[in-house]
Amino acid sequence: MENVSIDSLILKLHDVNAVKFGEYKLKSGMLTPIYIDLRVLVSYPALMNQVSSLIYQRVQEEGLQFDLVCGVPYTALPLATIICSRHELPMLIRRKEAKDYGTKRLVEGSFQEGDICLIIEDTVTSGSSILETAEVLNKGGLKVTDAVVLMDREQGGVDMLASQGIKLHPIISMFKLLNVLLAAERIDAQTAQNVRTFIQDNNTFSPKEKNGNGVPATKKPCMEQNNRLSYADRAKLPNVHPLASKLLKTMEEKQSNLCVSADVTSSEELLQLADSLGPNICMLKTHVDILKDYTAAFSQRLRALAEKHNFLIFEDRKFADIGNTVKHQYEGGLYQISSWAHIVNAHGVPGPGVVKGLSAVGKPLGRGCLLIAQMSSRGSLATGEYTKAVLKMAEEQSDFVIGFICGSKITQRPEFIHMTPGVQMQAGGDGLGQQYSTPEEVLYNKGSDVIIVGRGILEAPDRLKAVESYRKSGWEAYTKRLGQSSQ
Ligand SMILES: O=c1ccn([C@@H]2O[C@H](COP(=O)(O)O)[C@@H](O)[C@H]2O)c(=O)[nH]1
Repeated sequence: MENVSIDSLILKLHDVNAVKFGEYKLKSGMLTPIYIDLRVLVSYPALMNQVSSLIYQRVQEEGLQFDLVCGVPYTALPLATIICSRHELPMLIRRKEAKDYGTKRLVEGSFQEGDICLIIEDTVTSGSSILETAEVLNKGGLKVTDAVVLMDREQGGVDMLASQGIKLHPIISMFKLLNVLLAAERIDAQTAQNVRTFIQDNNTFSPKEKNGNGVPATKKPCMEQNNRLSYADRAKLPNVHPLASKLLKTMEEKQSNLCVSADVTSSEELLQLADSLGPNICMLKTHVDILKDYTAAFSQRLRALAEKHNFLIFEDRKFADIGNTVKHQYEGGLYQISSWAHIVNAHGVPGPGVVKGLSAVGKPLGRGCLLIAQMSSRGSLATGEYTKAVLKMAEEQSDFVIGFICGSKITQRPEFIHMTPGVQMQAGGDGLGQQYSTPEEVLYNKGSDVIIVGRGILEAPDRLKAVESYRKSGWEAYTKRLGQSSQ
């Protein structure tokens, strides 16, 4: 199979006019400044072969299990045919209209009731075409769990299909496409920005306003998208990491989206904090290297308290080295972090190897990792393209990365958890660069999921009162976002 780079494919797609800029109408009637027209591919056999190879490569990388393949008519039909013919996979054809003679079948081909059918699609906007095909296949007795698409316009298709139990595996995202075309000077910065703004403002998925097909009827501003999916519903999504699912369930059960940052320097004080604040929190964050008296017994006692009060332990170690080094730092040394912390975090600076190294240790133990996509400190360099690259890194290793440290929601994918530090009841700063936002700002306006509070609680005259007040405030902001009252 030829080795196809996504960047070079994007440029070839642009060469053959499969990517057009201007004003075009989508299937939904929406006007768009970018149009992806992969129907032209049939006229370029080499390109057809490259796209088919990429799709099959993705199927293999994801280890997808299926009995048959079906391409969404019409553009993906020849792609599915090439893949199935090359790899001798059984294929089905979905008819758009039943014949009025003969078998009158809507699905052509041989299959057994309960067979799993993988769907292949060329471009996704809302995901409605994949869903329509899945519904026809379902009616015929087939199951659909996964779909692979060449081009995701990132307008809510992933979330909509996830809400219907179908995991979508996109190969090229709209943001990737724009970045490659911009870097190659095929488009200017203004055009790229216009398209980004359009995509951000025109997410088509709103779980509460689905029509009969489970397809959203109206456009919603970006911030209101799957923010209206409850923690409990997200915990049940098919593609959510087990640890993220446990956290989301705990948050719902304890009505708490509060993580306390236990930045104290004595083990005994930290354990007392964990015991007294434990009932009110979903997570306790530690900086184990600031403890002056760390012992292995401390971490065992902390684990016992986490069990007792049902919270997760997040060691804010911020790994930032090559894979091999972080493996040792995570597993060994004085702290043996992987043996007691459910969650750790890492910077994206070293590239994907940092996650690979951590994952080699943490994944077999069922641990999870947060990537630092943004920081709360003034002048942070983790912004813009860097944040996007971190998101991509997370998407590529979502079997270990469960979410982000960030100031606001950076992806509409509901399986990822957004956690925000720099939270106090009053906006402001600490004189050393830390910047504070309120729970309402972070959870309601910025769409994050978990507030991380340190000194707002630790320096309060009554820590117990303060923790309850942050818990309540965080929960109210979340329920407001869901459109419910917390009463
Ligand atoms: O961007 C970041 C990343 C991590 N932190 C950590 O969170 C707490 C915040 O403590 P406060 O007392 O609430 O300011 C602290 O442990 C930081 O290391 C962050 O603040 N910003």
